[in-house]
Amino acid sequence: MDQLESIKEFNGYLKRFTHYSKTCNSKMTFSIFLPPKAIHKKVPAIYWLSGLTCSDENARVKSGAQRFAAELGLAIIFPDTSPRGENIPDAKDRYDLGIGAGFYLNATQTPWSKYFQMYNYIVYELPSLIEEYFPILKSFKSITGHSMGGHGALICALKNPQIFRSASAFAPICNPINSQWGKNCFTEYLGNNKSDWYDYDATCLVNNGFKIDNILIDQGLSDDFYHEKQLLPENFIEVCNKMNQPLTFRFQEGYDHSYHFISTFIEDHIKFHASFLNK
Ligand SMILES: N[C@@H](CCC(=O)N[C@@H](CSC=O)C(=O)NCC(=O)O)C(=O)O
Repeated sequence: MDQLESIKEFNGYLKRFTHYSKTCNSKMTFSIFLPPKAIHKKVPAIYWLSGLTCSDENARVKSGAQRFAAELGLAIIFPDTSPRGENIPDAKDRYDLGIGAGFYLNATQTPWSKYFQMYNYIVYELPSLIEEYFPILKSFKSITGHSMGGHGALICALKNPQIFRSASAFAPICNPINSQWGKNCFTEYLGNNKSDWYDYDATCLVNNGFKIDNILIDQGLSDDFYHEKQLLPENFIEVCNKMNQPLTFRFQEGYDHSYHFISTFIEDHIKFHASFLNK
């Protein structure tokens, strides 16, 4: 692992690394915030999954999460949203496919499948690396994210309730198999067999009996992607009600899809996860 940066903030450290990922067959970059408490003892961790076009840098610069993580003694891991580099397949004319748009799934179709194994990377390879090299408690992790990353947080947690104590999301893509973003990308990454798509769709997973104890979601009501039906939160709410999946869902009047919305409510999300991680 190579360290690229170490920056002091809120009495803790924000660090950035690259490492070779066996899962994604390429170099990957991530950032990690270590709170001041981590100088003396191991701490729980929150994984933050970012949205389309993002890298590990967007949330660490714009979300404001580190101040609250420092206060509550939590680490935050900011992975990249896909492999990237000259040899990585991409769709240069599209922002919603390829580099920056890994959708947190394991691709099965060429040319993507050799590199785009983001589900296995986020759930298995990255946590195991983090827990080997940093003062992080093994069985105390939660997951959150934004938009495509909100979709990632929900599916990773629903499929692994024994790994993640809680999940939260900002404006997640709740039902990708019925949104244009999801349909385009799932066809490319997973092929035409729709039954292979259900495994990476939070609404389908809940409908099929997958469950976690604790979910918090915020959705702005002035979010263009919500109005364009890319996010489809109503489908998720309906299926959670039907299947008795506990869910705190908050529509927020006037907020858009941006990090202005995220930074307004990030304190609630960090405190939500702390209530399960600091038990
Ligand atoms: N047309 C835009 C689309 C990109 C965009 O809005 N990305 C969002 C996430 S959307 C769902 O995953 C984002 O987080 N952008 C980065 C940021 O820092 O705001 C475009 O390409 O500009």
